[in-house]
Amino acid sequence: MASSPRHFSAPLRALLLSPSLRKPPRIPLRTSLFSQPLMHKALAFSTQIRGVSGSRRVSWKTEASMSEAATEKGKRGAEVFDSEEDLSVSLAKYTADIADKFSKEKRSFTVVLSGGSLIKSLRKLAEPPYIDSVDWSSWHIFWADERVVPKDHDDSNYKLAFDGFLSKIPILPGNVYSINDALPAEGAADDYETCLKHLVTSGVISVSAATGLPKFDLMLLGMGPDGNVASLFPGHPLVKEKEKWVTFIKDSPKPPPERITFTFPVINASSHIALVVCGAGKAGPVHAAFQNSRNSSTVPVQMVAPEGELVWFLDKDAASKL
Ligand SMILES: O=C(O)[C@H](O)[C@@H](O)[C@H](O)[C@H](O)COP(=O)(O)O
Repeated sequence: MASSPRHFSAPLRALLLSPSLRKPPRIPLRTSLFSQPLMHKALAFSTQIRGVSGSRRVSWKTEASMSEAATEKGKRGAEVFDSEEDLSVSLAKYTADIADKFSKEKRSFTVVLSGGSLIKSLRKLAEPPYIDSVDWSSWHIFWADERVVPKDHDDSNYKLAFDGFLSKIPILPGNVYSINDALPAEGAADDYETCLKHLVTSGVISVSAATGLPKFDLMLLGMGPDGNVASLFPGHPLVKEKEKWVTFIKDSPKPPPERITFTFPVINASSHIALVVCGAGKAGPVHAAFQNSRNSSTVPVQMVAPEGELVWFLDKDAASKL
């Protein structure tokens, strides 16, 4: 069941029809999907509207305009869902499809998790059909950031992922790469980076031909209401870190204060990034990320520009200012 554009919310319709989209936007929106004549003429792109189990899903695939070198690299896309439930169904399929691609290509699939609400949105992967169809033996699991606490602590992203996801799938324990929780923040970051370098040398983790950095197959990132991704927070010097693969923070504005985190060069070397964002409280930075401007108020999420594909998974509340 396809709905027509008139059914879009006003802000989203405004986004679809806004003249600024004729200029190459920060995340350019040009599609190769079936065209809506009006939209096609007005916006040089079309959209695909699919009804998904009673909810409206708007998805448009994009090709980077290659015009703004600073931010445009691979493909860009956004999907807006009426509910987190619908989002979780789509995210599971997206993840399983990418995993299948890489498992077949290289017999390994490297996936990076975030903490926070992302893990809940992955729940459908641990259910049929995926629990039975995914080649879990090829999966290698990492964290984009981790709190420097014991792995059994309630603040641990490892514990969050284990309780909510890893304990429900037949993952090989040796393919789950958590931090050494006996080390302090700086040591844990260095140790995790050393682990990644060994896995690059052994061929488990691919390498970006452009940068020589680790090129993870899929990074599943959340975003905080301040626009943080991983443990890279607005105004913090770490967002500018260019040399390290993994660094540490001891003054995180989001508790707990001590964390390790991937840096943007590693995040942006990814083959695929899914940015999973739900809730009206995050609509501001989502709106900022879809703007052209990159000025001093840039929030971390605006710096996510992978070599490969970036797809936003948004519920309608998070997309409400678009
Ligand atoms: O360790 C962390 O805190 C997370 O990795 C962090 O990057 C999180 O993904 C965002 O802050 C969004 O968190 P919520 O989804 O819970 O809002």
